[in-house]
Amino acid sequence: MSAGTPIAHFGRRYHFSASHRLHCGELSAERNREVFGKCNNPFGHGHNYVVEVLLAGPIDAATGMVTNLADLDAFAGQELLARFDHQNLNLLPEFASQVSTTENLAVEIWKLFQGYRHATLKKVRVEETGNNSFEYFGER
Ligand SMILES: Nc1nc2c(c(=O)[nH]1)N=C([C@H](O)[C@H](O)COP(=O)(O)OP(=O)(O)OP(=O)(O)O)CN2
Ligand SMILES: [Zn+2]
Repeated sequence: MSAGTPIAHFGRRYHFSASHRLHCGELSAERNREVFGKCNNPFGHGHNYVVEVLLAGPIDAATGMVTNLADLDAFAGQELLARFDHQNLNLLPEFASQVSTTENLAVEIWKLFQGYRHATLKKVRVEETGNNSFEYFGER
């Protein structure tokens, strides 16, 4: 067993509200209705999304922290909330050529948090409703 610096995992939760419509431009209107049902409503609908990020890193001997949560919050405010809060997801570049499912949203959020340099991203979990949640671990 190594006596090196301990690695800790920590989670942080963020909230944003956004609207969307599940629709695939490559499918017919009829097929879109079949696949996406009520979520293909042309007027869209909204969710209060809950995002949980799990990160890991060595605990700094001086601060006792993997990373200062204030720094992570500042990053999340600029990169996540400013981008998605109170937006129509379908109108954002991220969803110009992919359906705005929560699976795809989780992958897009993964890409954003990979830019946080003070800890290693391990998981992104997105809750769309009280019944639906999706997790992404960066797997391809
Ligand atoms: N694989 C996926 N399926 C669905 C997704 C998704 O992102 N990935 N998203 C939706 C919808 O966006 C939808 O709004 C959720 O609808 P629904 O499951 O009917 O909602 P709930 O029953 O969980 O919650 P209520 O708020 O009670 O409607 C659908 N499918
Ligand atoms: Zn929805």
